[in-house]
Amino acid sequence: MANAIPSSVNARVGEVTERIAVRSRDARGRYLERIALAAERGPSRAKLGCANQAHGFAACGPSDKAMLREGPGANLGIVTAYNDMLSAHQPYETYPELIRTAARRAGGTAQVAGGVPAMCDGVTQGEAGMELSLFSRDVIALSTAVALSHQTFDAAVFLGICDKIVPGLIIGALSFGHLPTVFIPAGPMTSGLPNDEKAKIRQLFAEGKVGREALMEAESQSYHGPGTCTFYGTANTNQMMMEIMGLHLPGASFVNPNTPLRDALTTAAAERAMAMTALGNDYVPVGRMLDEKAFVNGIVGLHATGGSTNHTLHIVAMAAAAGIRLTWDDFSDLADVTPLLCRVYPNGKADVNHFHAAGGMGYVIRELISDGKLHRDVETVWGGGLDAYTQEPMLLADGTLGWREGTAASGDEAVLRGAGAPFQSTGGLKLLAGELGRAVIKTSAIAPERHIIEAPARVFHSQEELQAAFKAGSLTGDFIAVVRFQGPKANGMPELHKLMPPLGVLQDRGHKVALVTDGRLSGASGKVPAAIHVTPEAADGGAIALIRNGDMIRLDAVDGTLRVLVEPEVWAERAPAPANLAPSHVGVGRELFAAFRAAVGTADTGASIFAV
Ligand SMILES: O=C(O)[C@H](O)[C@@H](O)[C@H](O)[C@H](O)COP(=O)(O)O
Ligand code: SF4
Repeated sequence: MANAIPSSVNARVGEVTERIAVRSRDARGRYLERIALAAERGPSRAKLGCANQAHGFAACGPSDKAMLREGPGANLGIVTAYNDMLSAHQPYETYPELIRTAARRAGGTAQVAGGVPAMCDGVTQGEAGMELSLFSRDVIALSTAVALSHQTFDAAVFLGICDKIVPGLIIGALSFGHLPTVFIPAGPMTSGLPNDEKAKIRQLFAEGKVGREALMEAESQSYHGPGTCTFYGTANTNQMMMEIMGLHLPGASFVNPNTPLRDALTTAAAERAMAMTALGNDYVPVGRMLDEKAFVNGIVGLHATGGSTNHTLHIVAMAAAAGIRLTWDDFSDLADVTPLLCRVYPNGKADVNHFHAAGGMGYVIRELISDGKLHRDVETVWGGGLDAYTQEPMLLADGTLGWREGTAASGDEAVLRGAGAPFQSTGGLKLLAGELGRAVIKTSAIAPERHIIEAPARVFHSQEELQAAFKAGSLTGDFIAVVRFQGPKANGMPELHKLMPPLGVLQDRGHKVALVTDGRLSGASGKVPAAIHVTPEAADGGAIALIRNGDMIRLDAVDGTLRVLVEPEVWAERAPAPANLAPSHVGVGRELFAAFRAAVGTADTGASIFAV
């Protein structure tokens, strides 16, 4: 950790930060030595042989070729997750040329170092492909390393937004932590059918009250154009994190795509990357920049905005790549002192465009700094500490990019509140513990009267089994659905977001329902109390495999417990239920991921295939 913690920082935030630094000292020390050594070698391009270098610029135009062959200018590596499948990534198709132009104007060059795969969790939700989703994060990290392994770059810019893509890019980038790194967002699609309206139509469809035509119309009005989906799920939580951790330009996250301001921000991001290389005087390697304070700022931002539960996995895995050891206790202890400042779907009716218009990231950062909950003395791509991130970008009269101080007052108290009068005094996520081990629950999306649920277990070994029981009308009364063998080793830890409509229907009919699973949920999941990421998972000897239909379970998000109310001597005699996982290990490419299922770690260590 670069420097001492000022007294203006909240005591708990300071204490958690310090204990992370102590816990991580050896691993972080080894990591910093590694990137310092990599930096010493200077711009790697100069160290490559002639043939190696010639291959790298063979296809360039004459001016880029001359620059790369002789010029002193920096070469920017672009790692892109462009594809047409993700509405959020489709705008990236045109970004490389914008970035090349900016790099040339800055006296250097830019090349697409490589592409990384990007899965749209919306397309695979509820389908077999979702069982590759979490693993795709680590595939993206591996692909990032392949791209940057050409070692002809002095800095890197990353084009990635959605769920597993930003975490995977960060993990890969940190293997090249000696390089300055800037993340370039593309922004949210404009607002369509409100997310809560969409969710209502889904429940009506689940009940057979509307047909597929009405459902398709609602979905198409909701997801209607280029840009990130407008709910506050994992993708938009990624944008929040990139900004609060200083990897975006200030205020860049939620400007809509295909606008002059968005293009100006993309150009400015490339210019910043060119200015931060070791060839100049403002060298900021990403591996040094992402220190304990930066990750604590990311976790505080997660809690303050009611961000995605997936980040209890991703932030742990990202930090490990920088030699920083995070635990779920760090998340839990920071949640206790972080006010919830945002109500954005699924935590409310607003979407991210409303959030941005009400004051957005600049307001959130201003409020959390003034409340002592963020570290200001951090490095950022903008240069200097976090104070600059209370600003927002704008186009000046001459069309150039400028920045102004963001609003000091929320533009909509129903969406965004100050730290002095938050929606709740603690963060949006809570850790649970009990006989099943540990789990995560997003409290910010659940009505207070549903924070404690005690009901008999109904056990399922797949989301399809639960959906079939719902269709057959056999899900009656109060129950806690235990959907197990959905952990990383079992089947890649899919999101079980398709269970929300049927469980939501039963909840709206007045039943007390909840979900307990070793799988995940979407960041867009809300409303139904869900204890997820149960660790250890069923396929790894976890006690969740001992539960039987009818066992009384108590999920208590107030005192942070997940209890199985079975006599201890009966519980001790239980044998784990068997499960046939073979159908999940073949088809849609899953047969290629056996090594991932064998190597993947536990949810509370980031569910990563990389050694922690
Ligand atoms: O973690 C997340 O935020 C989700 O994976 C998100 O990326 C996914 O796209 C939604 O699940 C789609 O939402 P619907 O399935 O409700 O359209
Ligand atoms: S937010 Fe989800 S559904 Fe939307 S583009 Fe990204 S991955 Fe796909």
